[in-house]
Amino acid sequence: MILNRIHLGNFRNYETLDLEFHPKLNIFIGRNAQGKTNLLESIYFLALAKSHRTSKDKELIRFNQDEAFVNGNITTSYSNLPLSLSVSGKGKRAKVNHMEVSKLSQYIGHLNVVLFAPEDLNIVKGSPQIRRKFINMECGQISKVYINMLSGYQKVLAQKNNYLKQKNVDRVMIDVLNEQLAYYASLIILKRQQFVDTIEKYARKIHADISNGQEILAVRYKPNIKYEATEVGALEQELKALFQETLEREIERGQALIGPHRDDIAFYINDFDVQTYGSQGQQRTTALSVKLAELELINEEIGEYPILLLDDVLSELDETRQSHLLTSIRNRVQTFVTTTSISDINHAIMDEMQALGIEDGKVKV
Ligand SMILES: Nc1ncnc2c1ncn2[C@@H]1O[C@H](COP(=O)(O)OP(=O)(O)OP(=O)(O)O)[C@@H](O)[C@H]1O
Repeated sequence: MILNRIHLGNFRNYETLDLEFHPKLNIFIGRNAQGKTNLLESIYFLALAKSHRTSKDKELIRFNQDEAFVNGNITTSYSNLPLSLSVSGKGKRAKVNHMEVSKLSQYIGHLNVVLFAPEDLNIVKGSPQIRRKFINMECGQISKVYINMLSGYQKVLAQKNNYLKQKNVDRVMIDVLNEQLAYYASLIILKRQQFVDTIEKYARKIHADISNGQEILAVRYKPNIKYEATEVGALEQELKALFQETLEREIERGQALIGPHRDDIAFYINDFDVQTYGSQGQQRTTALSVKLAELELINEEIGEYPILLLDDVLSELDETRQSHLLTSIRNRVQTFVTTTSISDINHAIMDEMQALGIEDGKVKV
């Protein structure tokens, strides 16, 4: 999938911008606060009709203006498609192939993106909650069943926690809820396990490429419940028994103590735990490899690579890692990278890319 061009109007600090992109690698270079991330954000917005930085669309509109728009043209292996999205005080309007769509769900999905932003380091460094959010987002993108199971699980879990907080706990009710939880949890756990195995397969290869074969990455699912079953029915029965065993402790504590709401993932390089022992560069390479594995998952799913947005990743990688990163992806995936300095860029790839200088919301080719 290629984003051929973009046209912005009153988007963040861009009054107007009309740009053609290189099919392989586009690098946005500029000092701090010039509009590099804003430009990546406009591409992300064009793809997903939301920003990765704010939930308030109003912030995307240039100061003192009423409306912002982003238009783009994409080429996939089977089509050439104009997309257009605008945001104003009245909300968002989206067009696919010049035709307005009534629901954003009809718009999203035409342009697929994977974004790596500095915050993504938290997939490795942050709390288990951040990793659960990551795994839920990723599994949800691949499987609608997963989204339904997760939302069912969360609803029943909230009910169970309410019952557990009451003075006289209704054990019959808790039993009924535990049965439902065991059903949802068994599917969630097996999907997560499958997802982590697939991510590991791809991330391991990517990590080895970026680290020039020096580091072997392992990604491990750390379910909160120890289980043996490998298929849904058997796991459901195992979980029911475990929920029963834990009931007295849960009543004592007034909350649900076991289940996928307490799962985690762990990352290892050459067998040491990256979160505890990894250097900044190793943690960043790990987070990056895991995110880049998403490119392969999406390609598996839709038969086409998404485009890749890399916000400020080069500065924390040494030259070898930078060059392995850029050379390994650019032949498969159209990539957009922000950086503050041209010296960050490997000279071997200079002739197969477009470097764009960004200054105060304007672009110099
Ligand atoms: N709605 C808006 N209207 C006008 N200008 C805006 C708006 N939102 C942000 N800006 C301006 O955009 C600039 C920040 O741009 P951006 O976040 O893209 O920086 P950057 O070039 O990626 O910098 P860094 O290297 O520091 O990450 C700031 O000067 C900010 O004032």
